[in-house]
Amino acid sequence: MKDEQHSESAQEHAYPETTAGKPTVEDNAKVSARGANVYYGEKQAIKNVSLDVGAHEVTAFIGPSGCGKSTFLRALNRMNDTIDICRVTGDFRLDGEDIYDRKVDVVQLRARVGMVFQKPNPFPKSIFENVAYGPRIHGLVAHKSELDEIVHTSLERAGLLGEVKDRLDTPGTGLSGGQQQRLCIARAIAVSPEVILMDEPCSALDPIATAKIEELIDELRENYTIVIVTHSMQQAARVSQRTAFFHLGNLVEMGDTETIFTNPEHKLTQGYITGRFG
Ligand SMILES: Nc1ncnc2c1ncn2[C@@H]1O[C@H](COP(=O)(O)OP(=O)(O)OP(=O)(O)O)[C@@H](O)[C@H]1O
Repeated sequence: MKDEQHSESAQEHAYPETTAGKPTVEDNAKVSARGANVYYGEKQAIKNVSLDVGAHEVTAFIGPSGCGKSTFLRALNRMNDTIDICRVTGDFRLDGEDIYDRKVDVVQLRARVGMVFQKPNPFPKSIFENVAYGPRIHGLVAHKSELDEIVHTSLERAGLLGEVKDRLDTPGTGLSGGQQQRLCIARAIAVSPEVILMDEPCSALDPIATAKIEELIDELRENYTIVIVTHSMQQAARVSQRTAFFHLGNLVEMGDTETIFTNPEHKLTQGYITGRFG
């Protein structure tokens, strides 16, 4: 049912003329949405949104509370499928392939498009097992030595190896909040994702832990495409190359981050970035 609604509406919706700025990219789109709508029951949370996420860029989603940032983010790896009353229509593509095609294996999709949540949520297992779990269930390794290699590389890339290499068999939940979030990033990296979705990844962290994650996001962009939802405009300005401003389910404006923060086109964007509302 969802698939039929999805493809039907992909044809119905043209590109919205109302989005200011430059919501699409020329030639390096990793993820594309066209005419995207998301409903919770009768309520429409995302309204005819079309945008591209450029490869090896950090794209920030900003906007006032309840504007639909997380809803749109979750539509990109079909996390909304897990919410019964949620219905998604429109065209969503990863490297040109239809994310909502009925042939898509959602587990594989979520390995390609990983997610890091607001609150660090390590499994109640050792640090090693937290990172090893994904590669094991996805059958990515044949030998223990390969698994060791993946765990070490992922922890290294997540900037955590130095702090934990002598205690890999201790519980992940025993780490500090910032370390736990880097462990969750290592866990996402371990299954070789192409895109990492981050839903307010620093909101539970202190400024020092936040600075570490922000540095890490910048480093990760070399190997991954990143989309981050953030309440902090300073954070969006620091970490992203492109920014999308949502308001009441609409994509009001999107463009390169510097333009959005210094010279936005739309009055609503100007009002939000200058703190007049939100
Ligand atoms: N599971 C759900 N069931 C029903 N409505 C929902 C659900 N999740 C979100 N909504 C509604 O959809 C709208 C968009 O919510 P969403 O969480 O995507 O916004 P947001 O911009 O990420 O907000 P915040 O910044 O506060 O996290 C809101 O009106 C919210 O109440």
